[in-house]
Amino acid sequence: MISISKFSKTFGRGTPNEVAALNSVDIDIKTAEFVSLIGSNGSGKSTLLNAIAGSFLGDAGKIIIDNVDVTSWQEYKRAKFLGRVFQNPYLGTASSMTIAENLQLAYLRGQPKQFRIGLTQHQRKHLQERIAEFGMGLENRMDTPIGLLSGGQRQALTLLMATLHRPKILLLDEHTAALDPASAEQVLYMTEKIIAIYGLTALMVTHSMEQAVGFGNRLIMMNQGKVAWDVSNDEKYCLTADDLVTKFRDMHVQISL
Ligand SMILES: Nc1ncnc2c1ncn2[C@@H]1O[C@H](COP(=O)(O)OP(=O)(O)OP(=O)(O)O)[C@@H](O)[C@H]1O
Repeated sequence: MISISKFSKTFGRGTPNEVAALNSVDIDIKTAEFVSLIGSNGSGKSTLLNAIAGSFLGDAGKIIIDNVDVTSWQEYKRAKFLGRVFQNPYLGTASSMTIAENLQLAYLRGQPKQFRIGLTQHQRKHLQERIAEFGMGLENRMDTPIGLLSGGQRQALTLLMATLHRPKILLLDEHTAALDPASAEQVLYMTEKIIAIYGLTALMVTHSMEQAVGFGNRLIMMNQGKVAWDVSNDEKYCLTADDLVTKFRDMHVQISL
């Protein structure tokens, strides 16, 4: 599904701020794999997601999505493959618009202009049912402006909007980091459910070792712009959060030697 080969990106080349954010990265991700992406600050996790989304073009290497070479594609052209949720719950939804209006925007996105008139009663009911699955009571607040919702409620909506059209790839960049534990748990539960039901290929950046071991069927640890560790399936399911902390420590020792 996603094939990244020898992909490199250096920011600020030739300046005192030069950073090799991605350094000849090779990753192959199969359809419906759910990858937890971990690594210390500045190790290149967000840059990897941005590279897949086409937020910038690389200096070298290739990115192939669903057998299509998208290496030179701009972000808007890749958007049809992708759903994204960021850490900040205030991104991704329009504050002054109601829940129904935000959902309508997401629902009608990509439809031919002549069909972008509004939601039918049937569509509205379908969206209400989808939103009810989050267990936050939002289905009864369809006409409430999003600006009045909590961060957790907004993030639930952002996740729903990002996946309404079943993107091939879901990119989650610390999407529960700003939420309280109960909201984070609910949004994560729904994330896992949506990924499984739709068979999405997903990458989730997290700094929570519990989340990293508890979610996904593959775990990738980045270090200094490279893949430092890559474990899947049974090997991943046997991991504990303590194992990851030990791995982080070992790596840190290796770096400082
Ligand atoms: N647009 C940019 N311009 C300049 N430098 C950048 C840019 N984006 C990322 N970097 C640099 O690239 C490196 C990797 O950043 P990135 O955000 O990918 O790290 P990260 O692993 O996601 O870190 P964190 O866990 O702190 O979010 C960092 O040194 C960062 O400062």
